[in-house]
Amino acid sequence: MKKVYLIGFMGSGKSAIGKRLSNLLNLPFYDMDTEIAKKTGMTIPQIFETYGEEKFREMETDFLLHFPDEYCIIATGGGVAMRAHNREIMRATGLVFFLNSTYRDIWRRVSTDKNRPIVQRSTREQLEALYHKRKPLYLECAQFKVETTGRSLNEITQYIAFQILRLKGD
Ligand SMILES: Nc1ncnc2c1ncn2[C@@H]1O[C@H](COP(=O)(O)OP(=O)(O)O)[C@@H](O)[C@H]1O
Ligand SMILES: O=C(O)C1=C[C@@H](OP(=O)(O)O)[C@@H](O)[C@H](O)C1
Ligand SMILES: [Mg+2]
Repeated sequence: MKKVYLIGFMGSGKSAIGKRLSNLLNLPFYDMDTEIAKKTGMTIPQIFETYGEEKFREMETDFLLHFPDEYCIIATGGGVAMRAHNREIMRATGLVFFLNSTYRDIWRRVSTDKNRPIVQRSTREQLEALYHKRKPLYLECAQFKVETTGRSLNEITQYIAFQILRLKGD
């Protein structure tokens, strides 16, 4: 059984869609940020502040490496697909869906959020530069590019569910 990974920039809907997909397909759901927060007993901003970003990135790889072989939905954090090793693990163990959103939508959704340390430390322009830097790596990693602009969470969820069911058993 393969896992389903949702990748994409912060605010592209990975967590919200992952939860909906899990309900629709009756599959377990894991949000990497939530799992890492649970394991450490700290929030994501606290982890960044206490241990630094590099240590957080190690925790992400550790999660991917040691996660049981289970058919489930995994919402990654926006930085997970930046490491070649992480991309290899995801491609080898599952189906990878890239949620593509415009930067305009992203900024509207995340700019006031206090729980994303990278947003907190960035200007609008800096975050946009990161968005453009990351996009080719999401594209490189994913088997599916999902356009999210102008689509509701439910529409996107149904589209991904359709693709998963179509490929089940491959
Ligand atoms: N296509 C969409 N339509 C409406 N709201 C969305 C859409 N995608 C994401 N959102 C909203 O944007 C916010 C950020 O989404 P989230 O799932 O936390 O993103 P991610 O996990 O990719 O960072 C949430 O409030 C979510 O409901
Ligand atoms: O893009 C990133 O580097 C990050 C994205 C966040 O997850 P979301 O993509 O769910 O916001 C979270 O992992 C952390 O704040 C770092
Ligand atoms: Mg998320």
